[in-house]
Amino acid sequence: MKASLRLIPGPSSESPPPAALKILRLEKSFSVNDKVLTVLKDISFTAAAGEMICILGPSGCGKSTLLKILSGFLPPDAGSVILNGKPVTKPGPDRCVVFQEEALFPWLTVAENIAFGLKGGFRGRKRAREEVDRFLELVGLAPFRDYRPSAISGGMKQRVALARVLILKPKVLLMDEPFAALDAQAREEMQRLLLDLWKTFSHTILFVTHDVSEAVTLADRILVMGKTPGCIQAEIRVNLSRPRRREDSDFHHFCRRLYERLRRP
Ligand SMILES: Nc1ncnc2c1ncn2[C@@H]1O[C@H](COP(=O)(O)OP(=O)(O)OP(=O)(O)O)[C@@H](O)[C@H]1O
Repeated sequence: MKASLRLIPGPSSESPPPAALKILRLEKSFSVNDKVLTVLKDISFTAAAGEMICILGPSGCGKSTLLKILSGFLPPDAGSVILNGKPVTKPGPDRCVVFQEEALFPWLTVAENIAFGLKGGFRGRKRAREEVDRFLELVGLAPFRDYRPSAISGGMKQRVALARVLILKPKVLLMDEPFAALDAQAREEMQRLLLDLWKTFSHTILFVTHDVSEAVTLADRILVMGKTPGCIQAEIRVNLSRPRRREDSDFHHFCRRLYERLRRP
């Protein structure tokens, strides 16, 4: 059976309004074998509420480190992260991370994986079941609710990972190359699904990718990072209407601009 995308119902009344992020002069170094490695230097940018930002850069430029700081799992050495006017100092339910490795619990079913974060804090089992059903429907996995992760494809696992964080109603989604391990077709399907969900929920999204065409497909704005130490070298607004088509010349124009920017030292 193949997972199919469904018409996406509107947000529930509980969906929080999206949040604006302000990142000010972040710095981060690590000590490795008595040497100090400066990974991020003077990173500043803003994300408007509901904006989709892609962060593009070479391997090792500090993209994942940046997302860890934004999620509150890693403290910066200097600088600050401000979410809707308040400093971020620790992880919180207003920011959720989706990783490349979907890290589902193998002993739980698809539905139980999606429900996992709700346990304890949710008002009653019936309500939780309804919410899980709704999110299963949203990501096109309703027929697979009782399957275990070992019995579904990589793309379907990433749908579960997405539903599992969306059900927590975050304001900001931090996505660390979430589709990088998927084949081209599954990847495009996931990009379409993400855009549909974003249209519905209007999260503020920071999406890390190596892939130039993925960035042009998704982003309102692309931040191009340079390496050693990681810094923002360019900011490109993608003013193409959606849905974007890879075969359009405007799409190619943006890809070319990005390749040129990435090739520059
Ligand atoms: N906890 C750590 N201790 C020491 N060095 C670290 C630590 N975390 C990351 N680094 C180093 O920081 C640099 C940036 O790593 P990071 O994973 O943020 O880069 P990236 O741009 O996400 O790379 P990739 O695209 O390959 O995933 C690398 O040189 C990495 O080895």
